[in-house]
Amino acid sequence: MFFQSEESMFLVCVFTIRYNDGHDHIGEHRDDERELDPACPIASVSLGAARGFVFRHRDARTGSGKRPIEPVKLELAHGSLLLMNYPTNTYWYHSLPVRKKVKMPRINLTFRRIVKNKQKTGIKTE
Ligand SMILES: O=C(O)CCC(=O)C(=O)O
Ligand SMILES: [Fe+2]
Repeated sequence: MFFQSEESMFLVCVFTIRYNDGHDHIGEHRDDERELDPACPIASVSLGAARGFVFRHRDARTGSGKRPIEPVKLELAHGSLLLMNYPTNTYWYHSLPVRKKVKMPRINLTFRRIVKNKQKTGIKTE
C-alpha cells in the first residue's frame, strides 16, 4: 500500500506469516527494518488459532545491567488487533512461543509504516 501526503511519501507494508500449528513460532526480536517509522504504531491482526505472545524488556534479558522486569504475556485471539505504540518496540522484545497443543493454523498480518525518505522524527530508536 502506498500513500502520499504533502510532507512525505510513505508505504504501509504488510507482512504475512502463516503458522501451520503450535510448533511454528517466532523467536524474541524487535521489528527493526531500517526504514520503519518509529513514531507510527505497528498493527498486528491475528486470524485462526489463538496463541500466546510475550513481551520482554530489553533490560531483563542479559548483561551486567540486567533488571528484574517481569515479561508481559498476552493471548492473541482470532480477530484480535494488537497495536504496538511507540516506544514499545524500542524497549521491549516480542516473541510467539511454541504451543504444542495447538493443532490449527494461525495467520498474522502486520502493518508497518515505512518512510521512503527517512525523516528526522527526533525520536530515539536505539
Ligand atoms: O505472529 C505474530 O503475532 C508476530 C509476528 C512478528 O512479530 C513479526 O512479523 O515481526
Ligand atoms: Fe515482530
